Amino acid sequence: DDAEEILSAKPLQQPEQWQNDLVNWLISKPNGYFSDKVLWTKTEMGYNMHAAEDIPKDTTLMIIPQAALITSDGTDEECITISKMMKEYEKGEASEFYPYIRYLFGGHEGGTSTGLLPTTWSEPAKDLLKQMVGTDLYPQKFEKSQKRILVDCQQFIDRKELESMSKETAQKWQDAFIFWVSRSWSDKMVPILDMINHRNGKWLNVESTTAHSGQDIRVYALRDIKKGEQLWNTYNECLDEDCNYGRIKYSYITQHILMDYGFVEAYPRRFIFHVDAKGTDRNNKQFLVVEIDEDPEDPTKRTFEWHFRKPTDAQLHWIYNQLSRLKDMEFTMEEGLKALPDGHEKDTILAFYLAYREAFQLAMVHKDDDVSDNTFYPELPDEHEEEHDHEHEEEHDEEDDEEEDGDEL
Ligand SMILES: C[S@@+](CC[C@H](N)C(=O)[O-])C[C@H]1O[C@@H](n2cnc3c(N)ncnc32)[C@H](O)[C@@H]1O
Repeated sequence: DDAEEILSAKPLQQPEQWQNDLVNWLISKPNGYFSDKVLWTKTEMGYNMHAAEDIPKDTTLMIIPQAALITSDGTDEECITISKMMKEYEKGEASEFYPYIRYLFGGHEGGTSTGLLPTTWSEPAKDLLKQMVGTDLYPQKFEKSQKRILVDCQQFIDRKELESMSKETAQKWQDAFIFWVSRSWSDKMVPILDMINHRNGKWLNVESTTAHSGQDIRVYALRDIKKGEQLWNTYNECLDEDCNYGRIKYSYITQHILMDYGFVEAYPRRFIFHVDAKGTDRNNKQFLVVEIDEDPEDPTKRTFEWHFRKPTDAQLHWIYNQLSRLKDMEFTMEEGLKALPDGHEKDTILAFYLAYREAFQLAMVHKDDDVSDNTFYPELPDEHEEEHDHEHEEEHDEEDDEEEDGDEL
């Protein structure tokens, strides 16, 4: 039904020239492949892809050869990936990555650039988000966590270049950093696979082999996909080493996706309530993790689950207080939103406010429910048991000392 709705609402878009160029570039590389069962589309989420016909489970949708990736040359140093993007940008049409670089830096509407992530929002928008989260909700101190790319990566930039850099070039570095945050697979930029948007739950329909094996990346149908269905990847239910073999699912959630990708995910959503059993300590890691989804029987209704543990009385008290605080600030939110121009910042803050309110509201309604049976927290493969468990978050939120720790859930 979803598929039919999408089809009738929006005719599948014929590729634009730059999309054709990008696909032609991909398939010109040894092993490069792009299925003719996939069509590009543009939605309010920027560019994306749809199934042009029914696609059976396991069908290969794309193969992205290693030669098409922009990497850190095995160093795991994002500054190298970012400076390589800049070098390719500066080469213009002579770049071997030109069709990809042209898309990234092209300022396409809906693409990912400065202005998308909360750290790069306007001051009034950041202020409103700060007011909304108050002292207790994540993200905290987010306005300070914007990486100063030219400072942090200075050892990777030619000194002369740095000294005489124009404002425009400095901005391109900042943009390249945002591309890395919102599109990379760890240290690697993966063209075309990075055009697929995120949604978990029953929507998720695309999977791929890892970018880190040195092999070409095979992108395939995770399940049967109906004609017209949007292709959905997952940004936090990935199963490879970057995602700690599936474990980041409960520690890198809706609030982090907002910070790193600039959108409030649709259902299912998971929230972490940063409050310990005594209701006071935000550094103790015994937090609450909740999941909200559409009710399969009636999509206008919601399901709610407690993962790992149920709230103590003190935690419930905290939830009640947060809900009251958010309700009480409705007028402030309305006024704050009115003062922002229509567009991404305004829509996103409102969506986040409503999402948090709903999460607290449902937590109160379901306060006596048992802990979920559906929590899926995979064992680490033997050889990785000793590894630290929250590399992924550290990578994205280095300066956020409020970050929760996956292995202490
Ligand atoms: C890896 S890119 C995906 C391709 C992107 N839509 C484009 O036009 O280039 C990630 C960005 O896509 C958008 N996006 C992905 N999934 C989304 C979703 N479920 N809802 C809204 N925006 C989404 C966000 O802007 C995010 O930062």
